[in-house]
Parts: sequence; C-alpha cells; structure tokens
Amino acid sequence: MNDMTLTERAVNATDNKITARNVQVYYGESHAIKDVDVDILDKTVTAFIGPSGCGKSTFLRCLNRMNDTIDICRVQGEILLDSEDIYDRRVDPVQLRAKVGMVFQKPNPFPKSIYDNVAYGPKIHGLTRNRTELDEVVEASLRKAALWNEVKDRLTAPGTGLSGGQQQRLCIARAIATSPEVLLMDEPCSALDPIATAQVEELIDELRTNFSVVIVTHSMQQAARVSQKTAFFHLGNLVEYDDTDKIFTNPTDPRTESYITGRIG
Ligand SMILES: Nc1ncnc2c1ncn2[C@@H]1O[C@H](COP(=O)(O)OP(=O)(O)OP(=O)(O)O)[C@@H](O)[C@H]1O
Repeated sequence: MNDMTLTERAVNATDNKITARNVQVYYGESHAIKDVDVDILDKTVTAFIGPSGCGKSTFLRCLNRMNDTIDICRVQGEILLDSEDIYDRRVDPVQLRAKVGMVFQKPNPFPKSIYDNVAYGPKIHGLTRNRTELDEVVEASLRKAALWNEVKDRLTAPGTGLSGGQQQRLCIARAIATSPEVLLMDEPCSALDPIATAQVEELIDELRTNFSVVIVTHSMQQAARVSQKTAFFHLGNLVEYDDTDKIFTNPTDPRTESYITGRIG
C-alpha cells in the first residue's frame, strides 16, 4: 500500500457519533442481538460484516429506530446519538430518521419525479422557506450523490425511470437532502452491477467527509475497500470491532479469522 492510499484511508476522526451499550434485540422470544457495545465514529465509514442471519441488519435498524416498525421486535439497552438517548420517549422517530438517514438494499425511489424524490424530506421537515431554497437543496443533494450531471436536464422525469445504479444514487440524494448526521446503508450495492457498485463505493468514500456512514455488506472486499472500521457479528454477538486493516490482516478472535478466510459464513 503506498503513502497516498494510506493517507486516503486514514481514520481521521476520533469523535463518537453513536454510542451503543448493552443492546439486546428480541423478535418475540428469539434473542437476535446480544449485549452489543459499540462506538461509531463521526466522519468514518463503519462496515458491519458477518454470516447471514447474524444480526447485522437488525442492529443497523436499531440506530434509527426502524425496528419500531416491526411489531414483535423489542430493543433494550442504550443508544446515544451524540449524547442523546434516541430511545427516550421525547424523541420523535420521524425527526430521528431525518438525522439518521437510511439507504436500503433495493433502490426504492418514490413514484414521483426525480426532483420530488429529493425535495420530499426537506419539504415534510420544513427545512426550506421557498422554492429557490428547495431548488438549491435538491441540486446540492444530487451533486453530493454524484447524479446531478446525469439528471439535471430531466428533473421532472420519474425517478423510477432511471437505471438501477442511478436509482440508488437518487435514494442516497434523498437520504442526504435532510442534512443527516449519520447515513445507514443496508447492502446498498447488492442490486447493482460492478460499474454502478464502483460509483456508489466512490460516493461512500466522499460522503464520509460530511457524515458518519454505517454500511452492512456481505462482501468482505467491499468492506475492505470502503470502510475504516469494521464490526464482525456472529450469532447475534459483536465478536470483534477494530480498524478495518486490523480485522482483515490480523484479527484477534478465531471466529473473525474463520469468517474472513471463508471457513464460516
Ligand atoms: N422481522 C423479523 N421477524 C422475526 N425475526 C427476524 C426478523 N428480522 C430478522 N429476524 C431474525 O433475526 C436474526 C438476525 O437477522 P438479520 O436480518 O438482522 O441478520 P443479517 O445478519 O442482516 O442477515 P443477512 O445477512 O442474511 O441479511 C435472524 O435469525 C432473523 O431470522
């Protein structure tokens, strides 16, 4: 690895954005997340990896209370965003999700124009005062999502008419339009071809200058490419959490070693 790459990949933030302590998640009687403690850093990409069913998505959904939408799901423990308990009764989950945005596995643009997809969040949260400001937010979000040049001449066309990779970047633009502080991405490239995947990965690297990004991925290559921190989950436990380079070159726990060398998973 040359110096340039090292500089680019260096973990340049030490501030905690999210602090999770003693987190348990149950689906009915089933204990899906067990005693998880983790500190998610600001301006850093954190990857969640682990075999299918180990709880990566479940834990990710705890971070913006998306699990609230699943009736049988119960979350216990403490999750702080900056120093605020996101499960406090006074916290409005809708406001929280504007601060902790989410991008899903399958691109899911609204059946609306490209413009309206991005304008939706700022409008419902009252973040802009007039059409000029809204136009500015839409343009800035599409630029940050590296989509502006491809769509600027057809903002009124339906978002669903874009290619899969463009739709996913549109969903990223929609998520960042509310100026979130954290962006959660649940396997955001799994429905994309290699070229679109490379574009989204490049974008993730740029996004970390402004946001804390947490990405669930099945691809260890992807985790190694995009993240600075990696958390390895196994059977609902957070087995190991460390610098990505350490996890992939010199893991401490034998279960991590088995997973990254392909012996479990
Ligand atoms: N809505 C749900 N209702 C009941 N059980 C669920 C639900 N969602 C997940 N689970 C269970 O919780 C456990 C963790 O699932 P989760 O989807 O979080 O794992 P994952 O690591 O993200 O898996 P994958 O990599 O396959 O997406 C699994 O045993 C799963 O069956």
